[in-house]
Amino acid sequence: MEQLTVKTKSTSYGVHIGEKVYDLFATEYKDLLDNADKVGIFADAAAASYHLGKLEQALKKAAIPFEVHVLPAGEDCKTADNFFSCHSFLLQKNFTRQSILLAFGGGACGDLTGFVAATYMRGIPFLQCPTTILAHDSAVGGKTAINMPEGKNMVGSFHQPAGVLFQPDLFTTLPKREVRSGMAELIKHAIISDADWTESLLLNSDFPYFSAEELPAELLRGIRVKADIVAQDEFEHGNRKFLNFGHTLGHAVEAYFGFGKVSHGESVMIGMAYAFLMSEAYGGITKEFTNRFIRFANHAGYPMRAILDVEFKPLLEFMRKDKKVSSGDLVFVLLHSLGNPFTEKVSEIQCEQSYHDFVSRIKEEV
Ligand SMILES: NC(=O)c1ccc[n+]([C@@H]2O[C@H](COP(=O)([O-])OP(=O)(O)OC[C@H]3O[C@@H](n4cnc5c(N)ncnc54)[C@H](O)[C@@H]3O)[C@@H](O)[C@H]2O)c1
Ligand SMILES: O=C(O)C(=O)C[C@@H](O)[C@H](O)[C@H](O)COP(=O)(O)O
Ligand SMILES: [Zn+2]
Repeated sequence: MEQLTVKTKSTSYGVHIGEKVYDLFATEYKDLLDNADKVGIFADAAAASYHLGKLEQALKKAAIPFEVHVLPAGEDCKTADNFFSCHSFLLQKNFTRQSILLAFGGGACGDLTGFVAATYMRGIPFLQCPTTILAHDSAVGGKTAINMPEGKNMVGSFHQPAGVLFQPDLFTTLPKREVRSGMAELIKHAIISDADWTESLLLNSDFPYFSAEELPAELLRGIRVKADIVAQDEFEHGNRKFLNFGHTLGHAVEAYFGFGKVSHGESVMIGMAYAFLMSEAYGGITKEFTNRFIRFANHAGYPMRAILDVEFKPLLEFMRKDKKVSSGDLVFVLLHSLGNPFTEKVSEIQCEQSYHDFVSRIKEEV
């Protein structure tokens, strides 16, 4: 089993990846769970249909009673209606301030469960038991949220989990599209931290390009990048913004198409390509690199052409609500070079010009 500890000013917790990770319910997490008066599993419907039995079996083996609440699969669970349904479930089942939640699903389920945990009776603990590759990012760092029609993750909180238990054999049932989507955040972690690692990831656009044996160490590498940043800047006053590379346009694309239509990872890949193009003017990225990245993404199956018929205006409306906006200015994460990110205010006129260049570039390259 691979593991690391995430340390912030107020808390610290373990991230564990490996086949026997749920055995930790009977050891490292036994006291936490025994001290809770109730344990509630919030499970993504698809993840539950394939794998919930494994989690249930492990909890039973550790003699920990629990109740299960199945959530709509994927992004559909991150709605205000569902958020309040979850609270109603907890109230009707008599959960208290001494209760604990377990999120069993991808990033959507983890974000929703974390936000319910952050707000139920003003806050109860929760564990992340992620079931997607992308969740190597979402399960760590304590950002929780639901979406609003006006934008992505618009209502949420920072609420760190009490632990993250990753069992990679759950990935075997992920559709190829979700493998690809998850790899986008790994590529992001490489881009903001390490040029050689990025280049090695861009060598092969055939997914999945890690074997089941290799993947845990690679995900842990991504988690380490995130954990180091979160340790310095838990509440995103400074360099935590680097973890948002590709997300300014990415979140706008997700909201524009309707949450869940173009997935988070796919949208972030489009947003990262746009940020590379902007970095040609503001940072040190070359046109050749951006073009290579666009071709790589397209060849890997990310829907780079999805934005070809999308006007800039509606995307701008969403980007104006981005959480990095500062005194009315859009703020982008850009790159001096691979591994060297910085933040930059970019005028709306410049964003629009770059967007038109971006659309032309995609037309030329793919
Ligand atoms: N909090 C954060 O720091 C953070 C970071 C990155 C992403 N996110 C959020 O995470 C979400 C994206 O996460 P995601 O990519 O995991 O998507 P997801 O949670 O929507 O899951 C993707 C799809 O896979 C299905 N699924 C889950 N596990 C499965 C399994 N083992 N086998 C088969 N199918 C399975 C789901 O039902 C869903 O249809 C977005 O809402 C994004 O905003 C949050
Ligand atoms: O942990 C972070 O910080 C991130 O920005 C990670 C992102 O991958 C993630 O998608 C996050 O939910 C985006 O946050 P938001 O603040 O832009 O909603
Ligand atoms: Zn993300």
